[in-house]
Amino acid sequence: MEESEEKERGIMGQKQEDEGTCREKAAGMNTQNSTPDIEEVRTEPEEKGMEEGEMKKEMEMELEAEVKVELCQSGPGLQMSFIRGTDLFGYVGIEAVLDQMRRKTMKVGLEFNIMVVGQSGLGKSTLVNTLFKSKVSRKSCTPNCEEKISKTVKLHSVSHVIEEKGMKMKLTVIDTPGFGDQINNENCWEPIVKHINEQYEKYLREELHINRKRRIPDSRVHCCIYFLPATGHRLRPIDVEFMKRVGKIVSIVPVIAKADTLTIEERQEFKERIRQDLAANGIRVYPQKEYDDDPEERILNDRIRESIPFAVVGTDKEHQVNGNKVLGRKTKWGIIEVENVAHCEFANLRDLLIRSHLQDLKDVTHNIHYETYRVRRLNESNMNFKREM
Ligand SMILES: Nc1nc2c(ncn2[C@@H]2O[C@H](COP(=O)(O)OP(=O)(O)OP(=O)(O)O)[C@@H](O)[C@H]2O)c(=O)[nH]1
Repeated sequence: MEESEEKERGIMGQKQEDEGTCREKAAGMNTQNSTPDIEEVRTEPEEKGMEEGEMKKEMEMELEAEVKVELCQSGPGLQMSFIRGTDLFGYVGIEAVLDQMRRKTMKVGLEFNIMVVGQSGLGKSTLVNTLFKSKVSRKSCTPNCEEKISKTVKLHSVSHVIEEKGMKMKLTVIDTPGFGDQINNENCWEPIVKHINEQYEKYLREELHINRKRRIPDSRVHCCIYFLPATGHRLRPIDVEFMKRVGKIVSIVPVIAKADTLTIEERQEFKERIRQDLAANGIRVYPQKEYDDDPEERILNDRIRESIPFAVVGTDKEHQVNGNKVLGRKTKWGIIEVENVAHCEFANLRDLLIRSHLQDLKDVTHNIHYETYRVRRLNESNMNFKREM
């Protein structure tokens, strides 16, 4: 067997064992007393004295047909076995469930709620418009909105339905005008924390109803883009405080705003300093290491973690470059192409938020952040109930 193949099988075997353990845990089994029996059935070659090449081929075929049966027994009458796709006698059609899921998702559509936080003028509205290639920001929807700086942080949500190739997405952009704009910015994260928790509370109340809706409307914040000014220095106290507090309840993706104002060296050094500050302050940003599902995901996410925070440029203008229309910022010295990875890291951000990790952001929101909130709230209610008795 090739070494890489062996490794792959090793990982699969480990995954199967893990899955077995998870299943046991889910079924409330005692894992100490019911260690799964792993039975490997290999067929010995019948014919002796074969040509070496034939033997090798035969052995390869046998290894393909290797049947791994994992038996998990606990209590009377429960027996489970795991049979791999290569061991089936013919096509069953299990993988067609992917098409079913695709059709269903297309019919129902998906909801995605994204929050933008950062001082006024850092390019929040421009960036969300660039991300979704449409006018989805607060400013675009309320063109006559007050331009003067608000004295408090006010949250403002706008929703749109975006459709692409038959797939509908209800996108909600939550803007936070006023954040970080005062001389004294003490506790300016509080209205944001309150809003995030209120959405969890709304969802929890819907879940606890006796007659539940078939689909609970989801207003929970799936991702928060945090805009860092391109100063080239380090994280400021307000950045540390915000990300420390809010990173515990929502997935934060920090970005360096208006990165076209930094040279390549300045950008690299700034990114490095920010990564050091994030680590030194124990700030958890998305994607978090502890939520990587498997080694493959870890490799992919490590690459993302190494280049966070993305240095981005936003625009809502198109220009002609070599006969093609490109999104860019025209300067005296040339056009900064927003989607060109040689110019900035906007494409990396777009890929993370939309093309590769959108569903994961929703899963982390539901399975980690909302779950933590739910457990805490139900424990509190339980304790209050006991005290009243
Ligand atoms: N150089 C540069 N300018 C940008 C970039 N993105 C936006 N701008 C400009 O910065 C100004 C403010 O951009 P907005 O998107 O309105 O900023 P904002 O953060 O939404 O502002 P508020 O709504 O006041 O909080 C506009 O003139 C934009 O054209 C960028 O990446 N680079």
